[in-house]
Amino acid sequence: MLVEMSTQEVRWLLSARQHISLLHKRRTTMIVSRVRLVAALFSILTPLWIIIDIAAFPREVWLPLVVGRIAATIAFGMITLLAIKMRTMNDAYRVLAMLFAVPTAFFLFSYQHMAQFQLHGIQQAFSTGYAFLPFVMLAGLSIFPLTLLENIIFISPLLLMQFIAGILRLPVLDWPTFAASFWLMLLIAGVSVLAGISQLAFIIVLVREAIRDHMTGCFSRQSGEELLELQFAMSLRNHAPLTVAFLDLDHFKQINDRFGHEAGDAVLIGVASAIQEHLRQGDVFIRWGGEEFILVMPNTTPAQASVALQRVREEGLGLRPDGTPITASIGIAERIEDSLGDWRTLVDKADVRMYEAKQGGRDRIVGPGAQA
Ligand SMILES: Nc1nc2c(ncn2[C@@H]2O[C@H](COP(=O)(O)OP(=O)(O)OP(=O)(O)O)[C@@H](O)[C@H]2O)c(=O)[nH]1
Repeated sequence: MLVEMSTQEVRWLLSARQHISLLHKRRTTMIVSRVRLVAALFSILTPLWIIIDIAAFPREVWLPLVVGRIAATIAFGMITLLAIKMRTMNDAYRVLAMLFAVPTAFFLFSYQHMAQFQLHGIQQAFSTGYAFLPFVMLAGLSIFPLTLLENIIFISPLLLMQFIAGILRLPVLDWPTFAASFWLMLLIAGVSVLAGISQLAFIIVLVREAIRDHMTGCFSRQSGEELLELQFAMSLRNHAPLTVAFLDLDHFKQINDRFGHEAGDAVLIGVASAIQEHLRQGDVFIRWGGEEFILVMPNTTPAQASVALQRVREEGLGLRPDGTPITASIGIAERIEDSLGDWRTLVDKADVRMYEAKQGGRDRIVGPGAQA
């Protein structure tokens, strides 16, 4: 899968800093739902372990353990409920950190507690088994689609905890045993990180499929709507203009009817590449549906957008199969000049003007001010 990824996508595997909003959304949903599942499962399993504690240990050993397990059960239950409302990536980090904090706290507490007793036979076996909790937690990390950096951030405290616990135990434990268990922990961490990253790679490929329109290579309607929302919010925050152009090809149906659907598809691909050639970096070109396209131009006034689109029209959108030029009717709207409060009304305004362009005779631009 790595071989099929672009350099940017490989960078997404390393750190979440440049992740696009659609990827954030997908990961948030996946992480939060898995946190809920694990927390719910542990809120059932943790109290069941109380039976084993009571059966295996004398009262002075099991009583504090049981109190700790009840506290952990309540914490897992709260995480399960809390995760229902989590929507953003920061929320996802928070619940994930909580999910790991609960067993970590329980481990530190039970480890200190058990160290006070000289246990033998089956009791010692259980006590040694409890020391494997950090290993289980590390393995559990593999079900979350995290980047390399996020994995390191989550794994480091666990490795550090194991390292310190090992150093403290050195007087009673020989160093080869300590080194071997630490080595095992590093191996589990490595496998977990690989598993988590390959899940992330899978999500990235799915997101890529959803982002692009297969035929034209433009942004798809779904990702386009998210980008519009983002650009609108940024334009609002920066008090910067945001222009949207709605393009509809003229008499496109005739191409399909006279020359077939494949010829129509070829025209759409040609138009998309002709327009994309002239775009500025930062402009977003979306296939809105059928033969309708939307061009989102941040930090651009309608006058500047008209000049750019006029240039595109002069260069040409390509030819119909009969050799006549392809033309488009274009409506332009701008957030500030048209006093529009959200991206949907901005698109609607551009759409209305595109219809005015159609009614005015097609092959023209209608903007907030003049016609071209
Ligand atoms: N080949 C092809 N045709 C498509 C695709 N999507 C939509 N269409 C066709 O695009 C045509 C759109 O036609 P209309 O909206 O009626 O308008 P028009 O013929 O372009 O005329 P005006 O917009 O009024 O200038 C329909 O015939 C659709 O079937 C596509 O992916 N490929």
